[in-house]
Amino acid sequence: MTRAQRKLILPATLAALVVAVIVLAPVLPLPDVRSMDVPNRFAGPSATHWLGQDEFGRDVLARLIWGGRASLFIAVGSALAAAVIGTVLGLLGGYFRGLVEFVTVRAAEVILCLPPLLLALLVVTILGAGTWPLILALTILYTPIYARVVYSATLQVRSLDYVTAQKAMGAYPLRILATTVLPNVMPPLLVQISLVVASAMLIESGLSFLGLGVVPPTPSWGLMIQAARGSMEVAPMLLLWPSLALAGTILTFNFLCDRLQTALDPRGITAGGALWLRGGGSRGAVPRSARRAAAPKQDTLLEVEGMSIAAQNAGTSLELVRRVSVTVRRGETVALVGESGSGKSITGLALTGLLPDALSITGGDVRFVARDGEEIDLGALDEAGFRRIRSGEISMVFQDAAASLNPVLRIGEQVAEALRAHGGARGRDVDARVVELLRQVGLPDPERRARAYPHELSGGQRQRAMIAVAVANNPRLLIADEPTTALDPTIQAQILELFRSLKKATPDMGLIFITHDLAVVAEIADRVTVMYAGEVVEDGPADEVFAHPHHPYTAALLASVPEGGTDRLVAIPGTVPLPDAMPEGCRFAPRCSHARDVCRTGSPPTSHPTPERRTRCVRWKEIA
Ligand SMILES: Nc1ncnc2c1ncn2[C@@H]1O[C@H](COP(=O)(O)OP(=O)(O)OP(=O)(O)O)[C@@H](O)[C@H]1O
Repeated sequence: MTRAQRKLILPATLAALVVAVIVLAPVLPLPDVRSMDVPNRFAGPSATHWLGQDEFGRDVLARLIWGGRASLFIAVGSALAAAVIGTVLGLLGGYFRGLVEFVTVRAAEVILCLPPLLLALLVVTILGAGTWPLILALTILYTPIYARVVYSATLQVRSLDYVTAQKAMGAYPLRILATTVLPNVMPPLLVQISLVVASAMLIESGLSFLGLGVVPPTPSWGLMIQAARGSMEVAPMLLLWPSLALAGTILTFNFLCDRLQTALDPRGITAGGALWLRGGGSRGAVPRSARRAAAPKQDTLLEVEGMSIAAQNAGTSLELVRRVSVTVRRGETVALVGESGSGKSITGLALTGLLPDALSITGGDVRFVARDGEEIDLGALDEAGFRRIRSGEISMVFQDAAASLNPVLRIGEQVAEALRAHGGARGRDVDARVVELLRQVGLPDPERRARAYPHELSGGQRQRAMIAVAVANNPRLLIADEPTTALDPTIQAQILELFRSLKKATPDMGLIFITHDLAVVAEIADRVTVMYAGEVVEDGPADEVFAHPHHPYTAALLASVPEGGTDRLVAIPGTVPLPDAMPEGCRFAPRCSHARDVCRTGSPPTSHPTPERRTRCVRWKEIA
């Protein structure tokens, strides 16, 4: 048992005691709560009436326990009903945004404009006093509070890498909401439930106190406080007991939810833990509009021609990637290299339909040849279409495995998710395949690692697990975005070796390796595409480009790494220009020692020094 679980024992026992006493009221040897004994009104504690008698001589202890039934039933009932409705509204609004957000969260928020007690009074006045109208009133009152809490937690979670990674696996939105977003919004939700139970008990007591809640002679703590108020001078203890019961129960629930939050968060435990919801995925067809008869060049897997990506903001459009062309053939590894900000990542994201909301492909042709030989226009594909080809056809590995793996799901479960989402395996086959995949990516003791949470693995092991998720469905094209950058050099070498062995095991798989590290490119790539300031500046077979760069930027990059072969490292002066401040002419000209006037006017055309090579430098012959 973990520390967090041990800390749960005390509040859980207290809460269980409170609930047991209240629930078992009918079978406890208690006097009838309605039987009056007027001659003994306000009598103090005795052997038959442990807490004394009230203004009608009724037993205070019995009324306290029976009163708790009404209070607790109303409070817990309304808190849970509001939690379920509010959570659904918050999840949908936060995940889908736009119109869905308007009709869920924003609509619910209208209720918050009304003072809570007045709203409850209104509902109870319309429907009449009683337990059920009160539960309804409190549910209406608390639903928007949950919706807002879950909405803001969902907003935070939806933009995290592991949610994007789930999308990359081809998971459907409802599955992502259930298995990834919901478990992550659980902690604030539990805190909210404890607060709402407490607040609902207070409002129930308040309304009963006003005569609008539980109807006498049914006892409730609110009614007991109301009755005791009139006789405070004669019997002050009558006020104390229900007040203590109310405060004690509220504190017990707050205490329990607080500890529950810690105990259920897998990041705080090392064994056991919670797997909340699972679902099933299905295969479907890519829309007709995005399919074409196959006419690609032989063996071509992906052909990107003149793709542009722009950011739309408040009616303005800012071009981030301009007329990029990349080709990947079957079994080929293409490295996409360039300094930070050159547009490598968003190019990769565009190919998997994972561009952030504000960015979109604004031009060019992006064609991918699916397993069945049909050509898919990725530029025309909608989210549903991408979902069908992700993981099984195109898959992605992200730089930060710690952020890309779902922290609340065990490793094996995450690999299994990917397998199930694409119908790759079923039932017991899934477990066997998970272990096989974890073994394939070189995780030691894969059976045990399958049961571990991401935080229990080292950085390198997490990256291996992430790669296992990405290759679970044997994608035809794997896009790896700086998969070794966050790792130390020894582990980097091991992960590169893993990519090499994966390529050997699946010789037909194409690989786009996004990196800024030319040493890595030399290790792994067949071809290299060099990007600068959102454009491809040079492209060709890796060994030829390394031996004879035809663009000053490639040459400068090579000179700036120890593996470049120079004795002295040469830094490239200046920085990559920002998208809204691109220079006229060649974008590299302000940093280029070979630049002449001709470079500063008009965008340089693409030249082909050999059929296999491209460069965007007008002076490539002179500087070669
Ligand atoms: N969501 C966004 N909204 C607006 N601009 C963006 C967005 N994402 C990226 N950009 C811009 O697009 C350009 C290219 O970014 P990108 O992340 O593709 O570069 P990168 O070459 O992958 O760099 P790094 O190696 O640092 O990730 C940058 O100028 C960046 O500021």
